[in-house]
Amino acid sequence: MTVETLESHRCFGGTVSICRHQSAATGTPMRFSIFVPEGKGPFPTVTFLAGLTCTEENFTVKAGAYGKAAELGLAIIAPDTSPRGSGVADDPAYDLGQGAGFYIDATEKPWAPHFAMESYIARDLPAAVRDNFPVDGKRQSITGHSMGGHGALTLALKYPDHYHSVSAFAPIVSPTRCPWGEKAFTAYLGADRSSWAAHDASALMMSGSAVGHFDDILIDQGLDDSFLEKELKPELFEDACATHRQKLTLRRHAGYDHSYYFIQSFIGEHLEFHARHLA
Ligand SMILES: N[C@@H](CCC(=O)N[C@@H](CSC=O)C(=O)NCC(=O)O)C(=O)O
Repeated sequence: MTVETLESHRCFGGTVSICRHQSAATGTPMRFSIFVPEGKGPFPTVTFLAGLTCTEENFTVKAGAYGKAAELGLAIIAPDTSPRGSGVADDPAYDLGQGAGFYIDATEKPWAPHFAMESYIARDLPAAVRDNFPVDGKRQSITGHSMGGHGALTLALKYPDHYHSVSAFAPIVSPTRCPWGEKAFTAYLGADRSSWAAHDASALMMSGSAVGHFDDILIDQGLDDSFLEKELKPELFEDACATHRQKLTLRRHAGYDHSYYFIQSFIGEHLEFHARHLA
């Protein structure tokens, strides 16, 4: 699979590249960033899924992750959050359409032709990275923030064999029970809620998906996060994990908000968590 490198920067002895490639899943060009440490590899990978309004750039420039990734010998992949372009459906709201792909495959018009972010992240992106960078495709972990935290948790529970470990920062843990998720799922999957639970981390966990596969799941949540009560509701995932005795390390941090300052503060510990599982 051909990948075009648009930018390349030396960073902590390794390289950060901004790349573009054609995705069969979305039928569009897609962009991602990748940090590759110094050395020959093959390196294990951690994929970071970003939240609403983000591109591949937010994590790359704001998370401060690459010093720790270099130290741990991890490659970090940060994809865009949706397909984009003039021929791609969109909505003026920040929480639907381009920049808000929700990491699912849409079944409804006008979204279905291009909004296939689940297939993109699970299939096309790892293949493109494997074919073009010195990574070990058998050693992958996944994390994400907010909408991307929902993406990380649901992809890990749907495709446990793809990932050694999963973590999240302030994730939407039950999109079927919050305004952001209900709006997106109504648009992408239709008003019939019967198909929604398959894309809800708490419902997946409650149904026993992947129970026993991950020895621990790490979630960090700020207590000054303005989206905490209405959109994020970590207690729903906590209850589902407790039901199946799935170990969950859910850390609630006084004073932290929803921003990348929060992510910056804990990304090092998430990378250490993933490095232990990828060793
Ligand atoms: N109204 C805000 C909401 C957008 C926002 O807060 N986006 C977060 C993710 S929220 C859940 O997925 C984000 O990561 N923003 C980018 C950043 O660099 O901080 C708005 O429109 O800004």
